[in-house]
Amino acid sequence: QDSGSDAPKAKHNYQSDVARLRKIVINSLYSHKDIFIRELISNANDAIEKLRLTALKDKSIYDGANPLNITIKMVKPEGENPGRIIITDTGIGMTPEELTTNLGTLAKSGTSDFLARAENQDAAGQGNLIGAFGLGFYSSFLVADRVFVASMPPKTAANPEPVQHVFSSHAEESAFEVYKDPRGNTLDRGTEITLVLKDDALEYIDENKLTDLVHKHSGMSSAFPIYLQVERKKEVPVEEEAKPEASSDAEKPFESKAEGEADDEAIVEEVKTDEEKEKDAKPKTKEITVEEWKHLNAQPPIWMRDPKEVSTEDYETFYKAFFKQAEKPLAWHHFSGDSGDGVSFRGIAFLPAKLDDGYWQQPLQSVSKDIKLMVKRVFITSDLGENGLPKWASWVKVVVDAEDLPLNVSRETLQSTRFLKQLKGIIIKHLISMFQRLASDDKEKFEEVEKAFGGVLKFAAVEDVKNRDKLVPLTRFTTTQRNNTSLDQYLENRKKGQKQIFYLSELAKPHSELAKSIFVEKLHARGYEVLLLNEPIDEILVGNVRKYKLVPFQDVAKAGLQFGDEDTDPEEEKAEQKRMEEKYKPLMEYLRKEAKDAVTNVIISNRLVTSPCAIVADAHGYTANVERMMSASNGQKNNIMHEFAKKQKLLEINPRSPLVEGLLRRVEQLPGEDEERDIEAEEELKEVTSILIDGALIRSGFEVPDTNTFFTRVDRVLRRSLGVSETAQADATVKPAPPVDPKLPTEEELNPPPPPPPEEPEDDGKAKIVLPDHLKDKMDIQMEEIDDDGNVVPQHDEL
Ligand SMILES: Nc1ncnc2c1ncn2[C@@H]1O[C@H](COP(=O)(O)OP(=O)(O)OP(=O)(O)O)[C@@H](O)[C@H]1O
Repeated sequence: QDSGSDAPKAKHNYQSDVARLRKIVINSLYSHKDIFIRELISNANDAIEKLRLTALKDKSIYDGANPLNITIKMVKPEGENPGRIIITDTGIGMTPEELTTNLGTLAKSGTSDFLARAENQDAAGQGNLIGAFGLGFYSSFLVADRVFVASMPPKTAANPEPVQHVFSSHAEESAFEVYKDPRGNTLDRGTEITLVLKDDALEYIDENKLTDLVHKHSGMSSAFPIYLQVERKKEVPVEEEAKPEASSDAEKPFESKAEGEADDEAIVEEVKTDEEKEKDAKPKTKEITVEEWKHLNAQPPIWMRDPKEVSTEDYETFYKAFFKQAEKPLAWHHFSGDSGDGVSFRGIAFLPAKLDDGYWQQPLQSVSKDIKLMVKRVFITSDLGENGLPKWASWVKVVVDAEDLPLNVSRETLQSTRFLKQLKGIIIKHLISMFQRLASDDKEKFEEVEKAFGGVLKFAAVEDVKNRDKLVPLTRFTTTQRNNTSLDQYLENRKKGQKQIFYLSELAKPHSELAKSIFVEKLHARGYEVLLLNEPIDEILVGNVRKYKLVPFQDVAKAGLQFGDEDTDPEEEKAEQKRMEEKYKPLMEYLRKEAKDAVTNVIISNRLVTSPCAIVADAHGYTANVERMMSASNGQKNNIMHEFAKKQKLLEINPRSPLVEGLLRRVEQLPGEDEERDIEAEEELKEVTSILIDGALIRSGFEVPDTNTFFTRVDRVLRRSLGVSETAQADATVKPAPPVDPKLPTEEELNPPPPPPPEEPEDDGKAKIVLPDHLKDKMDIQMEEIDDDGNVVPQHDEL
């Protein structure tokens, strides 16, 4: 197929992206040479799959008569002839136009992304990228100087007399050629890729090496048989010498053929001894070399095997090759079952290492790309159409093989089978089983899973109402006492009488800060556990689920907090509570008047320990968190309900706070109606009160209505405490700007030239120490003078 003939050749330049990709392959990916076999087998597998799927619609393309397989031949270098590896498939093949476009241009979406990323990475980084993107056909150039692709498309009505063509390309050249194969139509149908190996790739001409590579990367992922041509020594009776050796393996696609004339046959010398004379009766034998086809993927694919016999490494390598992933999967679940109406299936669900970047930005109806439905090992479709997985599970990578569907089921007819409708439920069921198993048997792994998919599990619990009972127990939370807490663990830690699951929620606030919130101070001090929520999905989850095992969630920033042990308070405590209410009555009345714009009521708090006061939302009001979210959405402005909800707040005061006690004393000192008023003292008290209320708003996460007024008041209180005049103004005189100048500034005015460098003292040829400018006036270093003989010249003080 080389240029020996006069056949006209079409010369084409590679598309620029291909040229860039080939450059990376040839120059940088040296240490990833092995992948060429995986990539070429994957292409061969795809080509056969394509033939099979096309033949479902057009029987004339393939009638099932000749075998569908992939074969690999090794040719050792000999004299002028270089070493070669030849990979042939009996797939869909390519016309000359397809050879040009498929192999000379990059149609793959994502390739430019690959190139952009690969060009900015070192070889190791590029190596990782290969897993994610695949290099496809171009990986040939990792091992080959020259590549020939001979291809023969099937006979079709449009192309009744196909002609075999060759695509040929040299690693060093930026162009490729496509021409009629000078050898004629040697392929019945399909593609034959001849890799003319580089000298440093001759190691691949090795049965064991190729066998291992195919086993490792492709053996389990191709449904079609992969054969390697190997040489075997055989003893044959001398009279059979002339006959070719027939294959004993029924599955072999080719006849094995005897090789070698008399001179390369090793004849077994028969040494006749007396004892062996008897054996003379036996026919004479000799050793000959025969070529055999070794079936490299005779083992069933990984999903069909007994999970006990599949190693972790097998699962990981299979996952990377089959789903084209760079990273190992985080976990997997190997399952089997029966659909209930006669379709039995086996499959594996894999949890990827992480969610795709942008998962949360994708629309809710994003489709899962990696559900591979096979029938009896043969790939049928990845498109489950309207029966696709819900968004929460769209990232899972699954292979499912249905035993009892007809092989000729096409993607279209499949849509109407019941099995496809059931498949979604089957996958979700096994996915949830995997999470449950990890959560109960492998806590460490589940923590990893939680890190990567914790948000997804919460999202699932909201979205998948049918499975909610199974999904909610899989969610994990940070609490005031620990991390990674399940709701079951929370309930186990519930205190006697506690009838609520306490939570505090503030978007994007770190857990450590939430834990210091005034809303949890008493709960925490008393030993109650509080869930700390800071992701939007957390709040959506508790808002939708509302209860866990009948116990309702309680936002601790809202009114209605009950510890649940109030009944057991000793009598004297209840009496004390009553006394406090009595004692603080005047302050509460005063505050109700003063704080009427901010809150609807003032009450004595049962949630505070050290803080003087807090603002809590009542049952119909917004917590600070919700208020912030609602205010951020424009639609809510001027909405009456929104304004109403914003006002539904209570001021809680802590009677044990010295500040509140102090305030009470001052309120009690206010003159009665018929007594003489001290206006200044009243104003001062109002000011302190208003700072206290605004402070409570801020501590509780709300915004103060008027920051300017708030700080002016704070300033005044500061002045008083520092003994500075409250009315004295700062000197506000400033230098006025120069007169208006409408002329546009010149470039020189805008970018004045840099100042000339400071004049260097004239060079006297002597070595000196140069100090940076900022050190010049701080230190002075003198250098000893050295004479021509290298001796230090003694320095003399000037007389
Ligand atoms: N053995 C083959 N038989 C038929 N067509 C082939 C064969 N090998 C490659 N092709 C064609 O060449 C195209 C480019 O191949 P290449 O390996 O570069 O990319 P790909 O297979 O599309 O992507 P990837 O390898 O990442 O799956 C393929 O899409 C296919 O159309």
